[in-house]
Amino acid sequence: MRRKCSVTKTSYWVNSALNAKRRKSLIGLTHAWNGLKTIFCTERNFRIHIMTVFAVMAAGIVLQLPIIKWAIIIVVIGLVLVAEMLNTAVEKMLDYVKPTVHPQAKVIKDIAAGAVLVAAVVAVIVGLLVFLPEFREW
Ligand SMILES: Nc1ncnc2c1ncn2[C@@H]1O[C@H](COP(=O)(O)OP(=O)(O)OP(=O)(O)O)[C@@H](O)[C@H]1O
Repeated sequence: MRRKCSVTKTSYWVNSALNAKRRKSLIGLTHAWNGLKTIFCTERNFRIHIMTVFAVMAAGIVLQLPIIKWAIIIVVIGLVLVAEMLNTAVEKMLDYVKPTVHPQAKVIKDIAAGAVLVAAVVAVIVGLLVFLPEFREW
């Protein structure tokens, strides 16, 4: 039986390619969401970061931060969360490829942990610069 089709062959292929792309990006989003759930459920440090994010957001709402300060705070929060996620990914990868103790594994893990420390120190400094003047005016 011949299907009645109003679209031309070209637009059919264009549409199916677009649908495949959409499906792929949706699946990619599912993987990313699974990654977020995994790190939240398994990494205590990440949960502490998330709790800190809520505390900072609450303070920002109470102090009615101006939009520019919100933008700065959001960028810094993103920096810390991304650093923590990459550090965890490095740790998990090393535990997978090199489960035994190795000096090079130590160096790699220590550097990744150092990246989180740098991001956290930057976040604290920026937090102080953003919030201290607000507290004084409060
Ligand atoms: N395979 C290894 N070989 C040598 N040293 C290691 C190895 N695995 C971990 N270490 C050392 O132990 C430290 C902690 O590593 P671990 O994988 O336990 O991370 P963690 O306790 O989850 O740390 P974080 O608080 O950064 O998430 C590393 O920074 C490193 O100094």
